[in-house]
Amino acid sequence: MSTIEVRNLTKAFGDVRALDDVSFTIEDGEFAVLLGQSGAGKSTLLRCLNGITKPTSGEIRIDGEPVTGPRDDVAMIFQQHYVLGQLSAYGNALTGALNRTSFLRSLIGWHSRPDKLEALNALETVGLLDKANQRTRNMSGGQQQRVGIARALVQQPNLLLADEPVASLDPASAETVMGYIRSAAKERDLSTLASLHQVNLAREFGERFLALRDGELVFDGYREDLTVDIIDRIYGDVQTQDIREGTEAHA
Ligand SMILES: Nc1ncnc2c1ncn2[C@@H]1O[C@H](COP(=O)(O)OP(=O)(O)OP(=O)(O)O)[C@@H](O)[C@H]1O
Repeated sequence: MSTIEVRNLTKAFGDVRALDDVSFTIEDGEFAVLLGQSGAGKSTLLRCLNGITKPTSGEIRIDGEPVTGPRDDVAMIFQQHYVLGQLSAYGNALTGALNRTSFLRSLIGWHSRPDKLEALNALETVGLLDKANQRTRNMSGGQQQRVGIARALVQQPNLLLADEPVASLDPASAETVMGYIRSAAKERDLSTLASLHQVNLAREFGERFLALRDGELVFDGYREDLTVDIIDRIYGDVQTQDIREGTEAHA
Protein backbone atom coordinates (compact mmCIF):
# COMPACT_ATOMS: atom_id res chain seq x y z
CA MET A 1 0.00 0.00 0.00
CA SER A 2 1.10 3.50 -0.80
CA THR A 3 0.04 7.11 -0.77
CA ILE A 4 -0.30 8.63 -4.24
CA GLU A 5 -0.05 12.38 -4.61
CA VAL A 6 -0.90 14.05 -7.90
CA ARG A 7 -0.12 17.75 -8.07
CA ASN A 8 -1.13 20.12 -10.88
CA LEU A 9 -0.87 17.39 -13.49
CA THR A 10 -1.28 18.59 -17.07
CA LYS A 11 -0.86 16.56 -20.23
CA ALA A 12 -1.28 18.24 -23.59
CA PHE A 13 -1.40 16.49 -26.97
CA GLY A 14 -0.99 19.44 -29.32
CA ASP A 15 -4.01 21.67 -28.66
CA VAL A 16 -5.85 19.00 -26.64
CA ARG A 17 -5.46 19.18 -22.86
CA ALA A 18 -6.09 15.55 -21.96
CA LEU A 19 -5.36 16.49 -18.32
CA ASP A 20 -5.69 20.03 -17.09
CA ASP A 21 -4.15 20.92 -13.73
CA VAL A 22 -5.36 17.81 -11.91
CA SER A 23 -4.53 17.41 -8.20
CA PHE A 24 -5.61 14.75 -5.70
CA THR A 25 -4.25 12.33 -3.12
CA ILE A 26 -5.12 8.66 -2.75
CA GLU A 27 -4.45 7.47 0.78
CA ASP A 28 -2.84 4.16 1.75
CA GLY A 29 -5.08 1.22 0.87
CA GLU A 30 -7.87 3.34 -0.60
CA PHE A 31 -10.03 1.94 -3.43
CA ALA A 32 -10.79 4.79 -5.81
CA VAL A 33 -12.87 4.71 -8.97
CA LEU A 34 -12.15 7.06 -11.86
CA LEU A 35 -15.20 8.26 -13.77
CA GLY A 36 -15.65 10.32 -16.91
CA GLN A 37 -17.03 10.27 -20.41
CA SER A 38 -15.08 8.84 -23.29
CA GLY A 39 -12.21 11.23 -24.02
CA ALA A 40 -12.32 12.80 -20.52
CA GLY A 41 -8.69 11.87 -19.83
CA LYS A 42 -9.00 8.69 -17.72
CA SER A 43 -6.53 6.55 -19.68
CA THR A 44 -4.08 9.44 -19.89
CA LEU A 45 -4.18 9.85 -16.10
CA LEU A 46 -3.66 6.12 -15.51
CA ARG A 47 -0.82 6.04 -18.04
CA CYS A 48 0.86 9.00 -16.30
CA LEU A 49 0.50 7.20 -12.93
CA ASN A 50 1.98 4.09 -14.52
CA GLY A 51 4.93 6.10 -15.82
CA ILE A 52 4.21 5.19 -19.47
CA THR A 53 3.13 8.72 -20.40
CA LYS A 54 5.23 11.71 -19.43
CA PRO A 55 3.17 14.65 -18.13
CA THR A 56 3.57 18.07 -19.76
CA SER A 57 3.76 19.60 -16.29
CA GLY A 58 2.95 18.76 -12.71
CA GLU A 59 4.07 15.92 -10.52
CA ILE A 60 3.13 12.45 -9.29
CA ARG A 61 4.65 11.06 -6.11
CA ILE A 62 4.26 7.55 -4.72
CA ASP A 63 5.17 7.52 -1.03
CA GLY A 64 6.94 10.81 -1.59
CA GLU A 65 9.05 9.52 -4.49
CA PRO A 66 8.52 11.22 -7.88
CA VAL A 67 7.31 8.96 -10.71
CA THR A 68 9.73 9.37 -13.60
CA GLY A 69 8.97 6.18 -15.56
CA PRO A 70 7.49 2.68 -15.24
CA ARG A 71 7.96 1.14 -11.78
CA ASP A 72 7.84 -2.45 -10.58
CA ASP A 73 5.60 -1.54 -7.66
CA VAL A 74 2.83 -0.20 -9.90
CA ALA A 75 0.72 -2.84 -11.66
CA MET A 76 -1.89 -2.24 -14.33
CA ILE A 77 -4.91 -4.27 -15.45
CA PHE A 78 -6.15 -3.45 -18.95
CA GLN A 79 -9.50 -3.67 -20.72
CA GLN A 80 -8.27 -6.42 -23.03
CA HIS A 81 -7.03 -9.44 -21.16
CA TYR A 82 -3.45 -9.56 -22.38
CA VAL A 83 -2.85 -13.13 -21.28
CA LEU A 84 -0.68 -15.62 -23.13
CA GLY A 85 -3.22 -18.09 -24.52
CA GLN A 86 -0.80 -21.00 -24.86
CA LEU A 87 0.22 -20.78 -21.18
CA SER A 88 -1.76 -22.10 -18.23
CA ALA A 89 -3.39 -19.75 -15.74
CA TYR A 90 -0.47 -20.54 -13.40
CA GLY A 91 2.13 -19.84 -16.14
CA ASN A 92 0.48 -16.49 -16.85
CA ALA A 93 0.31 -15.57 -13.17
CA LEU A 94 4.03 -16.34 -12.83
CA THR A 95 4.89 -13.82 -15.56
CA GLY A 96 4.03 -11.19 -12.93
CA ALA A 97 7.27 -12.21 -11.17
CA LEU A 98 9.49 -11.55 -14.20
CA ASN A 99 10.60 -8.21 -12.77
CA ARG A 100 12.23 -10.19 -9.94
CA THR A 101 13.70 -12.91 -12.17
CA SER A 102 17.05 -12.65 -13.93
CA PHE A 103 16.98 -12.74 -17.74
CA LEU A 104 18.79 -16.09 -17.92
CA ARG A 105 16.48 -17.71 -15.38
CA SER A 106 13.43 -16.38 -17.20
CA LEU A 107 14.77 -17.92 -20.45
CA ILE A 108 14.77 -21.39 -18.92
CA GLY A 109 11.49 -20.80 -17.10
CA TRP A 110 13.05 -21.01 -13.63
CA HIS A 111 11.09 -19.42 -10.81
CA SER A 112 11.82 -19.24 -7.10
CA ARG A 113 9.65 -21.15 -4.64
CA PRO A 114 8.24 -17.93 -3.08
CA ASP A 115 7.23 -16.74 -6.58
CA LYS A 116 5.51 -20.06 -7.31
CA LEU A 117 3.63 -19.82 -4.01
CA GLU A 118 2.77 -16.21 -4.78
CA ALA A 119 1.29 -17.25 -8.17
CA LEU A 120 -0.85 -19.96 -6.54
CA ASN A 121 -1.91 -17.54 -3.82
CA ALA A 122 -2.93 -14.95 -6.43
CA LEU A 123 -4.92 -17.55 -8.37
CA GLU A 124 -6.69 -18.45 -5.15
CA THR A 125 -7.49 -14.77 -4.57
CA VAL A 126 -9.24 -14.60 -7.97
CA GLY A 127 -11.00 -17.96 -7.46
CA LEU A 128 -9.04 -19.85 -10.11
CA LEU A 129 -6.83 -22.17 -8.07
CA ASP A 130 -8.73 -25.20 -9.37
CA LYS A 131 -8.04 -24.04 -12.94
CA ALA A 132 -4.33 -23.33 -12.42
CA ASN A 133 -3.27 -25.85 -15.07
CA GLN A 134 -5.86 -24.91 -17.67
CA ARG A 135 -4.66 -23.14 -20.81
CA THR A 136 -5.98 -19.60 -20.73
CA ARG A 137 -7.09 -19.66 -24.37
CA ASN A 138 -9.76 -22.18 -23.34
CA MET A 139 -11.07 -19.88 -20.61
CA SER A 140 -13.96 -17.40 -20.73
CA GLY A 141 -13.29 -13.66 -21.09
CA GLY A 142 -14.07 -13.11 -17.40
CA GLN A 143 -11.73 -15.91 -16.32
CA GLN A 144 -8.95 -14.56 -18.58
CA GLN A 145 -9.39 -11.15 -16.98
CA ARG A 146 -9.09 -12.79 -13.54
CA VAL A 147 -5.82 -14.39 -14.70
CA GLY A 148 -4.68 -10.86 -15.65
CA ILE A 149 -5.55 -9.70 -12.12
CA ALA A 150 -3.58 -12.62 -10.64
CA ARG A 151 -0.56 -11.66 -12.76
CA ALA A 152 -0.83 -8.05 -11.52
CA LEU A 153 -0.97 -9.30 -7.90
CA VAL A 154 2.13 -11.51 -8.36
CA GLN A 155 3.98 -8.33 -9.32
CA GLN A 156 3.50 -7.41 -5.61
CA PRO A 157 2.45 -3.86 -6.38
CA ASN A 158 1.94 -1.04 -3.94
CA LEU A 159 -0.41 0.66 -6.38
CA LEU A 160 -2.92 -1.20 -8.55
CA LEU A 161 -4.26 0.61 -11.61
CA ALA A 162 -7.07 -0.70 -13.80
CA ASP A 163 -8.10 0.88 -17.10
CA GLU A 164 -11.71 -0.08 -17.87
CA PRO A 165 -11.02 -3.61 -16.57
CA VAL A 166 -14.52 -4.94 -17.27
CA ALA A 167 -15.52 -2.95 -20.36
CA SER A 168 -15.33 -5.96 -22.67
CA LEU A 169 -17.34 -8.30 -20.40
CA ASP A 170 -21.06 -9.08 -20.14
CA PRO A 171 -22.77 -7.50 -17.08
CA ALA A 172 -22.68 -10.63 -14.90
CA SER A 173 -18.97 -11.31 -15.59
CA ALA A 174 -18.21 -7.61 -15.13
CA GLU A 175 -19.71 -7.75 -11.66
CA THR A 176 -17.80 -10.94 -10.77
CA VAL A 177 -14.48 -9.53 -12.00
CA MET A 178 -15.00 -6.22 -10.18
CA GLY A 179 -15.78 -8.22 -7.03
CA TYR A 180 -12.44 -10.01 -7.33
CA ILE A 181 -10.52 -6.78 -7.93
CA ARG A 182 -12.20 -5.23 -4.90
CA SER A 183 -11.56 -8.19 -2.62
CA ALA A 184 -7.95 -8.62 -3.83
CA ALA A 185 -7.29 -4.94 -3.08
CA LYS A 186 -8.88 -5.22 0.34
CA GLU A 187 -7.10 -8.45 1.23
CA ARG A 188 -3.72 -6.97 0.33
CA ASP A 189 -4.46 -3.43 1.49
CA LEU A 190 -3.62 -2.15 -2.00
CA SER A 191 -4.10 1.46 -3.01
CA THR A 192 -6.20 1.16 -6.17
CA LEU A 193 -7.45 3.42 -8.94
CA ALA A 194 -9.80 1.80 -11.46
CA SER A 195 -11.53 3.59 -14.31
CA LEU A 196 -15.05 2.41 -15.04
CA HIS A 197 -17.59 3.68 -17.48
CA GLN A 198 -20.53 1.80 -15.96
CA VAL A 199 -21.82 4.18 -13.28
CA ASN A 200 -23.91 1.53 -11.51
CA LEU A 201 -20.88 -0.73 -11.12
CA ALA A 202 -18.81 2.21 -9.96
CA ARG A 203 -21.36 3.03 -7.27
CA GLU A 204 -21.52 -0.59 -6.19
CA PHE A 205 -17.77 -1.12 -5.83
CA GLY A 206 -16.24 2.33 -5.37
CA GLU A 207 -15.39 3.85 -2.02
CA ARG A 208 -13.77 7.06 -3.20
CA PHE A 209 -14.56 8.66 -6.58
CA LEU A 210 -12.61 10.94 -8.88
CA ALA A 211 -14.23 12.28 -12.03
CA LEU A 212 -12.73 13.96 -15.04
CA ARG A 213 -14.48 16.07 -17.61
CA ASP A 214 -12.49 17.46 -20.56
CA GLY A 215 -9.30 16.80 -18.62
CA GLU A 216 -10.39 18.65 -15.48
CA LEU A 217 -11.08 17.02 -12.13
CA VAL A 218 -14.75 17.88 -11.59
CA PHE A 219 -15.45 15.63 -8.61
CA ASP A 220 -13.44 14.17 -5.75
CA GLY A 221 -15.45 12.60 -2.98
CA TYR A 222 -17.04 9.57 -1.38
CA ARG A 223 -20.07 7.45 -2.24
CA GLU A 224 -22.52 9.51 -0.21
CA ASP A 225 -21.44 12.66 -2.07
CA LEU A 226 -21.85 11.08 -5.51
CA THR A 227 -25.43 12.17 -6.07
CA VAL A 228 -27.37 11.76 -9.30
CA ASP A 229 -26.94 15.50 -9.93
CA ILE A 230 -23.17 15.15 -9.65
CA ILE A 231 -23.26 12.19 -12.05
CA ASP A 232 -25.31 14.38 -14.40
CA ARG A 233 -22.56 16.99 -14.23
CA ILE A 234 -19.94 14.37 -15.05
CA TYR A 235 -21.76 12.69 -17.92
CA GLY A 236 -24.70 14.82 -19.01
CA ASP A 237 -28.19 13.29 -18.77
CA VAL A 238 -27.58 10.16 -20.80
CA GLN A 239 -26.12 7.81 -18.19
CA THR A 240 -28.20 8.99 -15.25
CA GLN A 241 -31.63 8.13 -16.66
CA ASP A 242 -31.36 4.49 -15.49
CA ILE A 243 -30.06 5.52 -12.07
CA ARG A 244 -32.89 8.01 -11.56
CA GLU A 245 -35.41 5.36 -12.60
CA GLY A 246 -33.74 2.82 -10.27
CA THR A 247 -33.79 5.30 -7.38
CA GLU A 248 -37.42 6.20 -8.02
CA ALA A 249 -38.41 2.53 -8.35
CA HIS A 250 -36.85 1.84 -4.93
CA ALA A 251 -38.34 4.93 -3.31
N1 LIG B 1 -1.46 9.77 -27.89
C1 LIG B 1 -2.36 10.72 -28.08
N2 LIG B 1 -2.22 11.65 -29.06
C2 LIG B 1 -3.13 12.62 -29.24
N3 LIG B 1 -4.24 12.78 -28.49
C3 LIG B 1 -4.44 11.89 -27.50
C4 LIG B 1 -3.53 10.82 -27.25
N4 LIG B 1 -4.00 10.11 -26.19
C5 LIG B 1 -5.15 10.70 -25.81
N5 LIG B 1 -5.43 11.76 -26.60
C6 LIG B 1 -6.56 12.67 -26.47
O1 LIG B 1 -6.66 13.05 -25.11
C7 LIG B 1 -8.02 13.09 -24.68
C8 LIG B 1 -8.19 12.15 -23.49
O2 LIG B 1 -8.05 10.79 -23.96
P1 LIG B 1 -8.11 9.54 -22.99
O3 LIG B 1 -7.85 8.32 -23.82
O4 LIG B 1 -7.23 9.78 -21.83
O5 LIG B 1 -9.63 9.57 -22.52
P2 LIG B 1 -10.48 8.46 -21.78
O6 LIG B 1 -11.28 9.16 -20.75
O7 LIG B 1 -9.60 7.36 -21.33
O8 LIG B 1 -11.43 7.93 -22.94
P3 LIG B 1 -12.00 6.44 -23.19
O9 LIG B 1 -12.96 6.19 -22.08
O10 LIG B 1 -12.68 6.57 -24.52
O11 LIG B 1 -10.83 5.52 -23.20
C9 LIG B 1 -8.86 12.72 -25.89
O12 LIG B 1 -9.27 13.93 -26.51
C10 LIG B 1 -7.90 11.96 -26.77
O13 LIG B 1 -8.25 12.11 -28.14
